[in-house]
Amino acid sequence: MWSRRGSCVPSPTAAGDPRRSRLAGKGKRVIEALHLSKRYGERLAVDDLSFEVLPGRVTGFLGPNGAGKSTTMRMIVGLDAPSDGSVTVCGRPYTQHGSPLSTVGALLDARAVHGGRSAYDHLLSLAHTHGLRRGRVKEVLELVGLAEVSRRPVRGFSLGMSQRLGIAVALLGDPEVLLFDEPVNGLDPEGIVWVRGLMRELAAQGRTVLVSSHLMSEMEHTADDLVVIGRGRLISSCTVEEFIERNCRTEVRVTTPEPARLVALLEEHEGTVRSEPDGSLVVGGLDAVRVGDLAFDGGIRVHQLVPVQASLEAAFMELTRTSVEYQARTSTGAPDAEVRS
Ligand SMILES: Nc1ncnc2c1ncn2[C@@H]1O[C@H](COP(=O)(O)OP(=O)(O)OP(=O)(O)O)[C@@H](O)[C@H]1O
Repeated sequence: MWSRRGSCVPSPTAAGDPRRSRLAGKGKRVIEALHLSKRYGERLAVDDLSFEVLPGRVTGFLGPNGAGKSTTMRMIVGLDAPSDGSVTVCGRPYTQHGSPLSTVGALLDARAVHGGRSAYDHLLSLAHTHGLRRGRVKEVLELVGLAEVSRRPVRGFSLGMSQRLGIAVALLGDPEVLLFDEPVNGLDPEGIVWVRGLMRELAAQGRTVLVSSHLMSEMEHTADDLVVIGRGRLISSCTVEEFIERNCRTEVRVTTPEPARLVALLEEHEGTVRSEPDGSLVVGGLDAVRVGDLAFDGGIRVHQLVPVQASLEAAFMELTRTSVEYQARTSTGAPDAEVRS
């Protein structure tokens, strides 16, 4: 178990219940952005962004490519200065913390390591300059699964190995607050599962975990809270449950040997219906009981009637559709949001 030093965050037990922690969150927020903006010349990369990140939780920081996630994270750790507004960690700007590496650990750019150095030497030099004990280097190398290759030059590392080294750097100072910018980039499926588990474990220890991604599917099973941005602006800030409640429509999948009659009947009663390639109908605007009752009253046989929830990914894409900066075109010429894997 890692040590818990002088802390600005409540104990893991106090942070346990999601609703309580959100309600009790006032005054306990660890990262707080207030009207944060960043301008690069003509380009407003972050635009009047306000949000908070709570302890003992994984907060997914989501947005399409170019939404301003990395810029925001750089401002949190003082690598970029806000053009306007402010962002604090435990009530102070990051740069005003005495031992920043022990307060906030960040994986921002996994490739930002001198290629000729070994992972061990890289971590050891960071440990020296930040007054951390030597034994911690071995601990984090083992934790991220790089112990066996730790003496090899980093230039031979794959992207996935570099990501693991970046995570080791973030964990080195045993910080209470962790920022991970797209941590699963380049990781194989086993690595992705490992990162998800690590995030959950760090949050369960009471730490504050902010992790960015442009894919909702990445966050669906990892995050407790979501901060969604598009074109630098806040789109949504809520728990995952609230996001589902607000944005994921429930539809009804129905199969019938008389689809034309059922479509006409449902549309008559304000339902929206689309036909799926497998012959089933997906009905919006009416719940399963109403669809069943209407079919029964109309004398239409129904073979299957299942409520289905639109996926989180679909809701996220719908919500950020107008904020997607880079659009690819499908072969039919229809614009299609670019999804980078
Ligand atoms: N140093 C810079 N100079 C000029 N423009 C920049 C700079 N850094 C970022 N930008 C611009 O700011 C916008 C936000 O970029 P940022 O990298 O923060 O987005 P992101 O959400 O992290 O995107 P991605 O998911 O693609 O990494 C983009 O339009 C980007 O081109």
